[in-house]
Amino acid sequence: MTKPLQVEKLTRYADAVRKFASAAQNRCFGCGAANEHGLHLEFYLTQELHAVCETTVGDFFEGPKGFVHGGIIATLLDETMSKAVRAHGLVAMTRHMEVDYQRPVPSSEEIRLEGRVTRNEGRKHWTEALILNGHGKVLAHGKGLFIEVKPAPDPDPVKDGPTPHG
Ligand SMILES: CCCCCCCC/C=C\CCCCCCCC(=O)SCCNC(=O)CCNC(=O)[C@H](O)C(C)(C)COP(=O)(O)OP(=O)(O)OC[C@H]1O[C@@H](n2cnc3c(N)ncnc32)[C@H](O)[C@@H]1OP(=O)(O)O
Repeated sequence: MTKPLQVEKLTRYADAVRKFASAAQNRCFGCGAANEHGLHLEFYLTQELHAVCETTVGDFFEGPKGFVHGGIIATLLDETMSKAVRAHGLVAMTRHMEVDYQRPVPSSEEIRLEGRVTRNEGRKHWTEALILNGHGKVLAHGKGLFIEVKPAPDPDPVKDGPTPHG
């Protein structure tokens, strides 16, 4: 994903995006409502099945003062790529990922996460994700390889009801 998606504020694109369903008992650190220590990321899907999230990371996840810790940045990218895979009805785990930390990611300011699947080969699904600031500048870029661990029980990730995880 060399360029950010052309989806502006999610609220202005209500017809173009669908909210990702998440079970109330989901304890995923990235997206689980039931994890009081988690990031509580809420994802939307574009018509092209790209995963998008607007969020603000609190200062309790800082590394450098005023900026998000690098491990949390990797988590944000991992979770975003995972959601892009899940958007295709696949249940997969991260096998490999790499991160380009291009600019510091501010804490306590809105950022935007975007992810998509770039290539598929059998159980292997290659992905990429971006973290952007409020002006659309790319701050971090991740690439990932996800491996399917079992068939997806539900091909529609936005349908109501429990999802396998995340
Ligand atoms: C089994 C228990 C499962 C329990 C849970 C199931 C429910 C899950 C529900 C929902 C998931 C969504 C949750 C999202 C959360 C956010 C995402 C995360 O943070 S996930 C956590 C971090 N990830 C891990 O902890 C993975 C640990 N790794 C593993 O468990 C295994 O390695 C696994 C299952 C991912 C793959 O193991 P293999 O034994 O099935 O497959 P191999 O042989 O290692 O690799 C598959 C293919 O990939 C190639 N490959 C491996 N590394 C590669 C690389 N760097 N580049 C290119 N190809 C590579 C290999 O050569 C192989 O290719 P060839 O099938 O032979 O064609």
